[in-house]
Amino acid sequence: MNESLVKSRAFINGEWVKTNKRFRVDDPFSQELIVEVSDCGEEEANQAIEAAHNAFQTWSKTTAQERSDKLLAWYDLIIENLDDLAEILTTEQGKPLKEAKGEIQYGANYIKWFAEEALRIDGDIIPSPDGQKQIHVIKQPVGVVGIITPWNFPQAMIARKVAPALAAGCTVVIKPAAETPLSALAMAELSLQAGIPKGVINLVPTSEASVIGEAITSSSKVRKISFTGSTKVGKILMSQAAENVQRVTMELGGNAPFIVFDDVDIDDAVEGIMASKFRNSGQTCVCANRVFIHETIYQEIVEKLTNKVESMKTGSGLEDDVSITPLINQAGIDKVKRLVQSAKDKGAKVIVGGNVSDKHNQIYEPTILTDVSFDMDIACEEIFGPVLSLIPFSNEESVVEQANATKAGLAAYVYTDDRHRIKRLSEQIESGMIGFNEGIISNHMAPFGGVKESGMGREGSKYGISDYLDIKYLCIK
Ligand SMILES: NC(=O)C1=CN([C@@H]2O[C@H](COP(=O)(O)OP(=O)(O)OC[C@H]3O[C@@H](n4cnc5c(N)ncnc54)[C@H](OP(=O)(O)O)[C@@H]3O)[C@@H](O)[C@H]2O)C=CC1
Ligand SMILES: O=C(O)CCCC(=O)O
Repeated sequence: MNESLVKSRAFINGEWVKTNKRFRVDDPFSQELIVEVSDCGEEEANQAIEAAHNAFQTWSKTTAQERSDKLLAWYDLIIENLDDLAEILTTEQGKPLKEAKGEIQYGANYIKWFAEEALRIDGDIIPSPDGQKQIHVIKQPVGVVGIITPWNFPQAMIARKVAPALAAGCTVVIKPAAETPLSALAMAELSLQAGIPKGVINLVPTSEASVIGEAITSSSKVRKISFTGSTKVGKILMSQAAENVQRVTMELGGNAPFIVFDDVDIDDAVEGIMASKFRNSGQTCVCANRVFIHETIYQEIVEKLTNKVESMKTGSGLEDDVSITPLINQAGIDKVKRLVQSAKDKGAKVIVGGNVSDKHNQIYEPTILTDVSFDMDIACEEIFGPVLSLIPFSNEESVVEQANATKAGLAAYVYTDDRHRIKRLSEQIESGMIGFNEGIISNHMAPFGGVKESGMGREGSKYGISDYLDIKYLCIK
């Protein structure tokens, strides 16, 4: 690991700041200490907000070209250091190194994309009703943005929020997840090297998330909150943000249905299920959570999935050819154990796996459950682990109803060869994103986000910058 990128202090106003308290960051595979990191409290959060507020006065007045150039310099440095960043990510988060490299490139793509979008923050001129005035529309950065991110994509979730914020002319205060602050701190170091001015990016690691959350939401200097994480915490932050009427972007939990109709290429559908379910050992908000398979092809798909799942290798993310690695922490393991046990108690059958690995107490074996039904918690909650829940269905109408019978509405997947059905379901399924005949849908050029309790706002794509901009109407006579 490149030690010069392993930072352990808070990053405030372009300085590495030591705090009195520190907290442990452990490797989820070795379960050993990687490093102790500065533990920020209210005081550091307020310093970071002040620094971001001061930096906003100048950063918001830079030209779009200047902001674009700085973001591109940051992108170049991330790509130059991709292997080292990936190793840091795997060490603190656990995912296979190949996936970590994919995440660093994925996150970097958002930075390059928004460096380009910075140049396209266009206004409008609208005809007036009486022809006597000009209606002009300009766009301005919203101000200081508070960013709170989860541990499952410790680099990409930060990049996806910071890049549009900076491109728009905003400055940021980031609170990374306690389990994974190192990827975030390494990104901050590279932003310094890229010449992004002091105070534009501030980073406050903490073991007391709610203290930082309250400092950010109670400050009238912070004009927007962008959060990715659980729906439970999203609701808390939304209610806190109401106090100062801060804008919110919320990327919250999912419960993705994955529907396979009987007119598909079965091997293609099996590949799609595997890719969607087992990315990051099942710890993504867009993972297939409930797999609905048409009853006529159910048995064949169960057999093909069984062959694939049985051959998956478990171990350290740093080993070659490993696909299932430790879950983030003991709470993650406990949640998967509870969901599988209660499904079994209600009649689900374990076809493969179903236990914590006997080689490692934080790895859950890749698992297939059949005979899953809707009264089971596993069909209602985000599993966040490598467990496939399979449910047979008989007709389109009932499966759409079942797919929509959840408060979540983030991602959905449909495998079918029928173009009329694709048209119908694209309107009927209640989710922000649908993969038709595709199990991996995330990329920087597409609008990522949910409906219902999965949140609001869109990240990435040409839409992703608008959450960071205010529209101002000028009536000119
Ligand atoms: N939609 C998604 O992308 C994600 C969904 N989840 C879902 O949530 C479940 C639990 O995961 P968990 O890590 O606990 O997710 P959380 O929502 O608790 O964590 C996400 C982020 O929010 C922070 N946070 C937690 N509480 C507060 C608060 N009161 N104020 C401000 N920030 C706060 C966390 O900090 P800290 O790390 O210090 O606790 C972390 O940075 C998972 O099993 C999964 O179902 C989890 C992660 C991502
Ligand atoms: O799981 C999440 O927290 C969202 C990121 C996943 C992705 O971008 O595909």
